[in-house]
Amino acid sequence: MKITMLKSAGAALKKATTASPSPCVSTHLLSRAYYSTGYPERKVAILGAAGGIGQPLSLLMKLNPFVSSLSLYDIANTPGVAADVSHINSPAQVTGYVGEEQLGKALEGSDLVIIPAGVPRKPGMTRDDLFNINAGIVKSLCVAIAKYCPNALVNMISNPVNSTVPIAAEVFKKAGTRDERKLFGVTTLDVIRAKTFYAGKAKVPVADIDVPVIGGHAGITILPLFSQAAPKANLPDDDIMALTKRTQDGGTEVVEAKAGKGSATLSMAYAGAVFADACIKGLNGVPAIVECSFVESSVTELPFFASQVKLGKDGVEQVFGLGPLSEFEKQGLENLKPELKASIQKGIKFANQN
Ligand SMILES: NC(=O)c1ccc[n+]([C@@H]2O[C@H](COP(=O)([O-])OP(=O)(O)OC[C@H]3O[C@@H](n4cnc5c(N)ncnc54)[C@H](O)[C@@H]3O)[C@@H](O)[C@H]2O)c1
Ligand SMILES: O=C(O)C[C@H](O)C(=O)O
Repeated sequence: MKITMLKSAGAALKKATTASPSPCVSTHLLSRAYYSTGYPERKVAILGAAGGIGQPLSLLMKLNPFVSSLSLYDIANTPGVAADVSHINSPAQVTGYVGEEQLGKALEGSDLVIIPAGVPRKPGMTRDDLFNINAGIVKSLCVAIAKYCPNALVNMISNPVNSTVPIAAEVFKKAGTRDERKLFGVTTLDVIRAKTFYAGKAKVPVADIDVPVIGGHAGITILPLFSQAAPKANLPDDDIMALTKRTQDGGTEVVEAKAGKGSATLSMAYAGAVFADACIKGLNGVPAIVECSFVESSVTELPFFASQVKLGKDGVEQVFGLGPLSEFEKQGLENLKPELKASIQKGIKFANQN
C-alpha cells in the first residue's frame, strides 16, 4: 500500500513537472491586479535622477502603478540609469534626458516634478551650508518648470528645504505661474523617522504608527508631535525628549555614519516615493490623502510651514492646523520660529537678488 502511494505521488509529480508553466507565473514585484486601468496617464519627472537619491527613487517610481511616463533628468549619467530602469516590466515608459538642452523635453507634459538635484552634506556641515550651491541649482530648475510644465506639482527634496521651497515660490511668482497648492517641501523622511523611532521605544508595531511632524526640515525646526502619536503609548517625558532629539538629528545620524560619502539616500528615496504616490493619488481623485509637507501656510505667522495637508486634484486641498500641543511641543514651536523665519527670508532674498 505504501509503495503504491509513493508510485502515484511520483506519477503526479512527473505529470506536474512536464506540463507547461502556468501563464500566470508573475515576474511583477507588485501583483498584476494592482496595475488597474481607468486612471489618467501621469508623467513624472525626476531632476537629479542619477544621484544617490535619484537612482533608487527612479526605481520606486518605475514600480508605481499610477505612473505612465517616467522622465529621468540629470546633468550626467541619466542614459544609463534610464536604460537600466526601463527593463523593469511595469507600465511606466522611461526616458533619460541629460544636459540643460534636454531639460525642456524632460519637463514637458509633467504632472509631477520631483527635485533631488544638488549636493548633500558631509560630517560637520549644516543643511544651510549647502545653500550656496543648491540655491542656484534649484532656481534654474524652477525657471524651467515655470516655462515647460507650469501646472505640475513640485516636490522639493534638495536642501536646505527651508530655503529652497521659498526660492521656488519666488521663481514661480516672478514667472506668473505661482500656485500655492502645487509646491511641496518633502518632509516625509522626518515622519518616517518619527514613526520608526517611536515604534521602537513604545514597542508597538511600526506599521500601525502615525506621528505628525511640523515646522521645517533642519535641526530644531523639525518638530515631531509625539503627544498626537497614534496609537498612544504614554511614554515618560525623558523618552519623548530623547525621541524628539533623535528625530531632529536623524539626518545627521546618517551623514555621520556615511562618514563623508553623503547623506540619506535609500530612506529618502522611499520617503520621496511615498510622498509622490500620495500626490498622484490626490491628483487622481482618491479621497482622504493626508501627508505632512512644508507648504505655503497661514497656520502660524510664518509664510511657509510644515503640517498635515490634504492632497486633492489640484494639489493642496486643505492645510490642517496643529491640533493640541503639549507644553514641551509649544516651547519647541516657539524655539523653531526664528531659525525657520531666517531660512525662509534667505531663500526669498536670494531668488529676488540673483
Ligand atoms: N528633503 C529631505 O528629507 C532630504 C533627504 C536627503 C537628502 N536631501 C537632499 O537631496 C539632495 C540630493 O542628495 P543626494 O544624496 O541624491 O546627492 P547626490 O550628489 O548623490 O546626487 C545629486 C544629483 O544631482 C545632480 N545635479 C546637480 N546639479 C544638477 C542640475 N543643475 N540639474 C539636475 N541635476 C543636477 C547631480 O549630477 C547628482 O546626480 C541634497 O541636497 C540633500 O541634502 C534631502
Ligand atoms: O541630513 C541631511 O543632510 C539630508 C536630509 O535632510 C536628511 O534629513 O536626511
